[in-house]
Amino acid sequence: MAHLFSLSPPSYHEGYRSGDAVQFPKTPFFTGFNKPSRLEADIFELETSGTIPKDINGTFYRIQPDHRFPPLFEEDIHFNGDGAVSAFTFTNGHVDFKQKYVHTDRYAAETVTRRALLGKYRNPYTDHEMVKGIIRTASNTNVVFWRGVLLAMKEDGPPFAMDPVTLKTIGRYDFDGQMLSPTFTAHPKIDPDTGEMIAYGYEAGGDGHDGSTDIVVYSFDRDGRKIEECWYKAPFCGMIHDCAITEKYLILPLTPLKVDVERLRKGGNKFAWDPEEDQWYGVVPRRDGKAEDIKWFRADNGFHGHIANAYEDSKGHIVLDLTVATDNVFFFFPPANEKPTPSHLLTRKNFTSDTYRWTLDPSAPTETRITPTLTLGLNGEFSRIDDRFTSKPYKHFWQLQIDGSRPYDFKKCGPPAGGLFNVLGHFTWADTEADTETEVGKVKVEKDVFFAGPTCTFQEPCFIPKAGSTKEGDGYIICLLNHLNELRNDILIFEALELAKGPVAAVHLPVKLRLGLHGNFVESKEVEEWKERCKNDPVKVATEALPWQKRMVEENGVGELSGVKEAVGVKLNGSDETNGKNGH
Ligand SMILES: C=Cc1ccc(O)c(OC)c1
Ligand SMILES: [Fe+2]
Repeated sequence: MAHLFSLSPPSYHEGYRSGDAVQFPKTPFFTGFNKPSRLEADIFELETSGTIPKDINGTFYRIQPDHRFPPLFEEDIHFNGDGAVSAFTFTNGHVDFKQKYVHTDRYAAETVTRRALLGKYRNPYTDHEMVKGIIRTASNTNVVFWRGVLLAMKEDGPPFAMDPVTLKTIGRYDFDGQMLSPTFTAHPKIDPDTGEMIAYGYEAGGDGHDGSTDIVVYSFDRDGRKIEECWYKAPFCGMIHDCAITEKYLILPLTPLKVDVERLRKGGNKFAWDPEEDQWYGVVPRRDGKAEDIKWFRADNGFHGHIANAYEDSKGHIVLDLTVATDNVFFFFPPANEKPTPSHLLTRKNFTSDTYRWTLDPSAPTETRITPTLTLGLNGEFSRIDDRFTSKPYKHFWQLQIDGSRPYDFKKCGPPAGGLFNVLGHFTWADTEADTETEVGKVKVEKDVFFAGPTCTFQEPCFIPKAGSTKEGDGYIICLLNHLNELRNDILIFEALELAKGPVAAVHLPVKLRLGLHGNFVESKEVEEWKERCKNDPVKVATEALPWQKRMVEENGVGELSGVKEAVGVKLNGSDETNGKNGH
C-alpha cells in the first residue's frame, strides 16, 4: 500500500504548481530551518532565563517573509514570502509575543482562492490573470513606527499600516495622500533632531516594474507633512536597498543588480548581477533638491550591504560607513548570461563582506571615482547603531559576524540557513574624526564579540536605549537566536557595550520563526501617547487606487481588471464596497 503521504500527485510540474495538494517545494528555501512558519500567534508570558531588565518597557518589532501558500514556482525565493510581523512586548520584566501577517492586497486576493496567485519575486508577468493590476508588495522587509502606526515595508511597493498593539492591518499607507509613487523604500531614516522621515523610491517613474530609472526622494516632517519631494535619474535601473543621511545630504547606494524589462516579460528574474558594473553612490541635498543636483560617485564593483551610519566631518565631507561584499550576495539573481541553477545546487558565493568607510566630497564633480578611506578587515552584515546618533558622528556599531574559524556542527545543522552569522559583534571606533584620515586596511575599531555556539546563528540585532540616558550606546542589544538543530528561536538580551560578557537574559519561544530581515524597538510610552492622539485624529489610510492603477484602468477598461476588483477589493474607482469582505 502506498504511504499516505505519497497518495497525492506531485505538486509541481516542470517547476510550476499543479494540482490541489497543499505542499511546499522540497527545495532548500522551503525546508529545514527555512520551512515557512505560517504562524499567527499570541503568547502571554513567554518563558525566560536570567533577569529581563525591568527598565525595558516597550516592543521589539521585527518582520519576516513567510509564504502563506505553496508558491506558483517551485524555485521561489525567501524574499517573495508574505510579510509577517512579530512583536515582543516587554513590561516590567515580563515578555509577551504576538505574530500576524500583513494584510496586503496580495494577502486579500490569495485568501479568496486559498492559493498563490502572484508569481515570481517582483515579476507581474508571472502572475495569475486574476490579479492583474494589483499592488503586488508582500510588505516583508522592515517595520517602522510612524505617527501611531507600524509601517510594514518592502521596496517594491507602498507601506501597509498596522496597529502597533493588535498588529491588525489598517490598510495601505500613503501619508495622507501625499505619497503616490509605486515604490517606496523599506529603509527610511528618521532624523533624531527634527523627527522627520527621509525616504525614497527607485524604479518609481511608472508602475514599479517597468525598469524606470526614476528615483523619488521624500521628506515628511514630524507632523506628517510632506516638506520635500524631488525626482532624480539613476544611470541604470538597479537596486537601491538602503540609504544614509547626514545633516545636509541623503546618500543612495546603487548596487549593480540590474532590472531588464525584456527579461521580466519573458518570465525571468527581477534582477541580474552585473560583475562588470561599478557600485554607485548618489548624493542629493536634503533641502530644496532639484533634479540636476544629484551627484554620483563610482567605485569598483561590489555588493552593498546595510548602512551603519553617515555624517559630515569638519571639512564638510560625507563620512559613510556600510558593509560591501566582494561578490553577488543574492546568488539567486545570477548574471544575465548565466543559466539559472536549480536551487538544490545553488550555493552561496564565497565572498567576504567588510565594513567600508567612504569619504565623499560633495563639491567633487559627478562621476568622481572613489576608493575607500578605510576597510576594517571584518566579515559581517546587518550593522546597527544607537539610532539617536543617525546622521551624527558616532562611536559604536553592532554587527553580525561570519566567523569561519569557530566550530560549526554541520552534522546536526546542515548548511547554515540564511548564512553563518555565528557571532554578534560590538565595535568602537577609535577616534571618529581622525579615522577619516587613516589609511586603508588599518583596523581602527575595538572589538567586543559573543559567539552563538556551534548550533546557533543570529538574526539582525537592535539597540534599545536605557530610559533616561542619552549617552551613546547606553542600552541593550536585543537579538533573535536561531537554534538550527532544534528548529526553534530564542531572544537574547545583552548590555550593549559588554557583549563578551554574554546575555543578561534570554526569552524562549516554543516555536521556530522564519529568518527575518529588520526590526525596531518602540517604547510603550510612545505607543500609548499616539493611541491617545489617534482617538481624536484617527490614522488615515489610502482610499484610492495608485496613479499607475488608474492609468491601467483608463487604458484597458475596468472590464479587464474586474478580476482584481472582485478578488482583491482594490479600490479602482475610489469605492470600497469590496474591501473587507475578502476573508477578513
Ligand atoms: C537585503 C535584503 C532585501 C532586499 C530586497 C528585498 O526585496 C528583500 O525582501 C525581503 C530583502
Ligand atoms: Fe534591508
